[in-house]
Amino acid sequence: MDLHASPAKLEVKNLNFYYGKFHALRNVNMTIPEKKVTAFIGPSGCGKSTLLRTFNRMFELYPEQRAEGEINMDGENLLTSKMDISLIRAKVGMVFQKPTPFPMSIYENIAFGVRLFENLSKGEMDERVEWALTKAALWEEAKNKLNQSGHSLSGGQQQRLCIARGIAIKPQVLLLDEPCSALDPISTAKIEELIAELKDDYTVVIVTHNMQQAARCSDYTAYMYLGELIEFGVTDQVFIKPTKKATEDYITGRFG
Ligand SMILES: Nc1ncnc2c1ncn2[C@@H]1O[C@H](COP(=O)(O)OP(=O)(O)OP(=O)(O)O)[C@@H](O)[C@H]1O
Repeated sequence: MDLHASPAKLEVKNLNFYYGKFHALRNVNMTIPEKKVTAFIGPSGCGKSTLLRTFNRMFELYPEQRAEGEINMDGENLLTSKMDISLIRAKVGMVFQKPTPFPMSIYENIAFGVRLFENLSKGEMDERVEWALTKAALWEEAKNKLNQSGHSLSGGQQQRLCIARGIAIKPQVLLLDEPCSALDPISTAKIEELIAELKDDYTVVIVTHNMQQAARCSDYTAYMYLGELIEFGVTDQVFIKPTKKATEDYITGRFG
């Protein structure tokens, strides 16, 4: 397997990002392969979350933040696209570090987003909710309490609910920003299994601090440092035989 064996889903070209005057991403070029899991690793503050958040223009919520360059998906630059921003975010979904269920029932947490984009009958919506919860490995635990608040679930269950919510609208790309950082090892293992299954249908990009997690659940790994993409390749190669000394120092724990 090599980086070019799979078709590209996102093509990042000459991407620069600024928080006001601070230059947080420096000329990043990379291709995110379709229906694979790509992990971003690197020391705290290197720009992993910033890069992830450019993929669905999450930064636009903050006026002093600005991206330059291209992020092409299906031939269109998402950074300059005239497509409705909520449609971009439906195509490129995101799950955050801390579980963020909406203050509504488990069922509604999922149905709410689907309703924005599709006009389903009650029966179809029931099916969609079951499908998403099953995919997110939460159906068995949630099926008898769909009308209870999303907040009544445990932290790990809440995060799986957020993943179910993310996939229910059938995005093409799913961005996961340290999705397991607030979770215990059992919930983490469930989410890692889930990530492995999700790539049958979705392109997944995950930011993680946990190098074992990157090694376990990604096909490709990008190592970043101080806003630059230092190395990007097949996960096994990046971990076993990195081409750059900086990557080797980081993954062997000599740095970071
Ligand atoms: N809202 C902000 N305003 C100004 N600077 C920011 C902002 N958010 C992040 N930064 C800076 O941008 C750089 C990249 O931050 P980012 O959060 O992308 O790093 P990260 O690799 O995801 O870090 P971590 O692993 O600690 O989450 C850091 O130097 C950070 O201080």
